Amino acid sequence: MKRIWIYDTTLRDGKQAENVNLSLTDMLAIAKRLDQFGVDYLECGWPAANPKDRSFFEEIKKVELHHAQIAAFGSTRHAKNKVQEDPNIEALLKADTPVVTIFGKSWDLHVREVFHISLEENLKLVYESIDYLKRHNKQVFFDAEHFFDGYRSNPEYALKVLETAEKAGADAIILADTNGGMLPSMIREIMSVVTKEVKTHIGIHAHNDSDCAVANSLEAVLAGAVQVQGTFNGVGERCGNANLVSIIPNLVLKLGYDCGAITLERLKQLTEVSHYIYEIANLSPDNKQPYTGHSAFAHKGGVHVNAVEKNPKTYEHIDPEMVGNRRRILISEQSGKSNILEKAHELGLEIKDAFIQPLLHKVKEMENMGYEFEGADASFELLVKRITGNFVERFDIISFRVSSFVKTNDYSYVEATVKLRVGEMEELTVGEGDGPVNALDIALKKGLSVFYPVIKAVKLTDYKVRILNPKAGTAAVTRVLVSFQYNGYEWQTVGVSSNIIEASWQALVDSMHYILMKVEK
Ligand SMILES: CC(=O)SCCNC(=O)CCNC(=O)[C@H](O)C(C)(C)COP(=O)(O)OP(=O)(O)OC[C@H]1O[C@@H](n2cnc3c(N)ncnc32)[C@H](O)[C@@H]1OP(=O)(O)O
Ligand SMILES: CC(=O)C(=O)O
Repeated sequence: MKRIWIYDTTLRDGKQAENVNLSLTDMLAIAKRLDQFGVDYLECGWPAANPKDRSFFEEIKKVELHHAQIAAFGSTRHAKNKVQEDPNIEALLKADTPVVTIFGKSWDLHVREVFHISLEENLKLVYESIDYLKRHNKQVFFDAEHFFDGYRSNPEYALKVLETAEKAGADAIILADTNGGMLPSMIREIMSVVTKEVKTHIGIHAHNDSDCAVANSLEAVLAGAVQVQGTFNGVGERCGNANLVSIIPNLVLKLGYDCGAITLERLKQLTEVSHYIYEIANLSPDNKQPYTGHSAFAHKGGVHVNAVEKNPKTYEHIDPEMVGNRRRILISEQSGKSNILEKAHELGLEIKDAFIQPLLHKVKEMENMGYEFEGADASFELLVKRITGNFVERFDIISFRVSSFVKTNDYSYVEATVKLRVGEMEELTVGEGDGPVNALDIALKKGLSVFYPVIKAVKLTDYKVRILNPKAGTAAVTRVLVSFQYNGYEWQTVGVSSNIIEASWQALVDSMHYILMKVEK
């Protein structure tokens, strides 16, 4: 099995993404997690660029890493500086890392129009910078910035830059598709030339501007590259970097490469690691993300669910557990009876044959009205209980009212009253909230807590509103999805109405029914 080295630049190129801002603590947390996962190299910042990156290199020395080697990133020397006096090169040495990665120009356009120096002079920057770092006992990786564009513009010169880096002693030469515009066929063609000319280890660093970064990285590997650079979840400058979360399982599971410490067993952590990084970076996970996304193994079409039940291979490219993900069955108007049965099975519910058709009919009818059960398992479970006659009413709502909007000089609030019945007892409560739904939530929980103290610990964690027919203006139908939490357990319910308060109320009440049913069980 051929070895491919995984080089992560989430903490350098990833931080160049528009919405990614990581604190020093975040950076350390990500570095530790990626090391545990088994990534070979962690490029962790540009020490000459800012004090946070410099501090990182100080702090990471105190951490006992299991596997990863830390790389400091920077550029070749500036044309106006001698290499031994260049502040960027000096900062790279001060970072005191085993690996230093420097990028240099390999596109004549950049040399002429950005550096305003001769092509020969640029070769000197490349040679002297690598040579100097090598003489300081660094493992040096040379990123040939814009290599593929450079090759298409002036192949002789682009190859000359690589030859110079090789002569200077670079330990690996990384070909960068910096503008991210290449297509796999272009990478294949250019790689076939480079591999004949360059004997040093070759790496690939692809950006995603033509949405081909993963494919381009794989092409490069198939053509002979042994190092793949990328980021977790594909974060990076502009449209991002090659997504290691896709590249790693493609290399290991599809192409049979050896990614060192990322064994088949470790690969089972992939979904968790991907989500961990989203969380630390304060980004919403991409549900559609291949391999690790919430929807990556979610089956919605009835035909799919029916077949997956017979053999998961029919609609799954791998077993989701290989990357720590799981199969999900969605309930919607696209469902057949297989969806209903599978979903019920997943939720641990038993449905007698006689109830399947009425349940399917009801789901389709409700979805037509605007309900959506895909994101509201708790509402689906309550529906099953109601249709199969297994629902126990733990409370009845007698009435509810959003009564007044109160504005004082200092603040404003909304009052709501809820009258409910538990057994023979009635309770009337008032809630004050920032808005009508907040006031209703408070009043409802206050009333229920009298009979069911657990309700005090139930917290609303998310509230989503979607207008279903915006052309109807203020009379439009609204779908509300709420998420609640109790002791770390989370569930979602849905409500639909042309009155946003009514839709929210349905979802709130169902959520309370749901948790009381679960707690009792
Ligand atoms: C392809 C990549 O993604 S490379 C990584 C890009 N990442 C970043 O730029 C993030 C961190 N960058 C920074 O903090 C700053 O840009 C710094 C500290 C590096 C430089 O800041 P400044 O000295 O103020 O320069 P500024 O950012 O305006 O311009 C970049 C300079 O680097 C030079 N430069 C660009 N690439 C290279 C290179 N490979 N080797 C040497 N110099 C280079 C440019 O020519 C320019 O210098 P000039 O104005 O004399 O022509
Ligand atoms: C080095 C780098 O980040 C690039 O060329 O895209």
